[in-house]
Amino acid sequence: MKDTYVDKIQAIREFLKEKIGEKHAVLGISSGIDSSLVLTLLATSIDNNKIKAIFMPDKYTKQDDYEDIKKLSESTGLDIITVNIESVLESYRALLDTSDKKLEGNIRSRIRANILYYHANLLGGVVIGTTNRTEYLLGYYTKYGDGACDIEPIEGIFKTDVWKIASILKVPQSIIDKKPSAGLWENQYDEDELKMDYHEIDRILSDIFDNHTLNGKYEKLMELYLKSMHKRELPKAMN
Ligand SMILES: Nc1ncnc2c1ncn2[C@@H]1O[C@H](COP(=O)(O)OP(=O)(O)OC[C@H]2O[C@@H]([n+]3cccc(C(=O)O)c3)[C@H](O)[C@@H]2O)[C@@H](O)[C@H]1O
Ligand SMILES: Nc1ncnc2c1ncn2[C@@H]1O[C@H](COP(=O)(O)OP(=O)(O)OP(=O)(O)O)[C@@H](O)[C@H]1O
Ligand SMILES: [Mg+2]
Repeated sequence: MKDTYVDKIQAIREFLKEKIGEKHAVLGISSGIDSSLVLTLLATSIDNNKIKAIFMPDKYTKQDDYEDIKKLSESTGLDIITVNIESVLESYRALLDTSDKKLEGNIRSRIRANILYYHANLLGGVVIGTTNRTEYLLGYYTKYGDGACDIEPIEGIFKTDVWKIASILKVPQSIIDKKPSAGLWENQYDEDELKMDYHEIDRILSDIFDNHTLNGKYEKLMELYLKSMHKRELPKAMN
């Protein structure tokens, strides 16, 4: 079992080396497990001087996240720069009605994408995404927000496997233990919004997409998959 994970780790490292080449890699680091794992994999795959890791807190960011960023910087040996986005959000609040927390959440995600692409432009680099297979299949990400990137190294890995691989690679334990959160509004947690536990979600998704069987509460997940089909396709174009 562990060998399978070791093989996956090796395959992702090879993928990162090949796809990034000599370019810079730019990525957003939240101190959540997905971005922490991707940064840990990058640190052992490419020239560390070519990694631009950016933490972009706002007023909802918890003190624990700031501390986990320090731990991650120590465990990877990489600098993580901080860009606070609250003032940018204030500008949006002055322009638009942001009273709907989900709409404001998507703006947060797209502000972060904007900052990452600024650095990719500046450095001649590529933006590294952190969407895992569970999020990809459910469309559980903001289109052109955290979904905006050039390379997706963990898109084939279910969330529950992200935890296992992070544990093998010794990502700081407080990051592994943290409850998954998109952090798009105060106390937003993935499993509350999805109304299901990630272990159950991954079991059902694996049954549908790997084993081609339908078990458990698959209807709701199938509905999310079908509703988000557009996020996995290029824009419809008339030629
Ligand atoms: N059929 C269709 N064909 C083509 N395009 C279609 C479409 N239906 C909607 N669209 C477009 O897509 C838009 C809706 O998509 P989008 O803007 O993404 O918005 P939406 O999917 O409604 O919201 C994003 C979801 O992802 C979650 N999220 C976001 C960020 C990070 C994380 C995380 O896990 O960290 C989770 C967030 O909590 C929320 O539940 C529509 O406004 C429309 O522009
Ligand atoms: N405060 C932040 N600073 C920098 N990047 C962020 C921040 N919040 C979100 N992001 C970016 O958006 C991505 C999507 O967020 P998501 O919550 O799915 O992943 P995560 O925080 O790494 O892990 P988890 O899902 O367990 O919270 C992050 O991986 C990161 O690249
Ligand atoms: Mg998060």
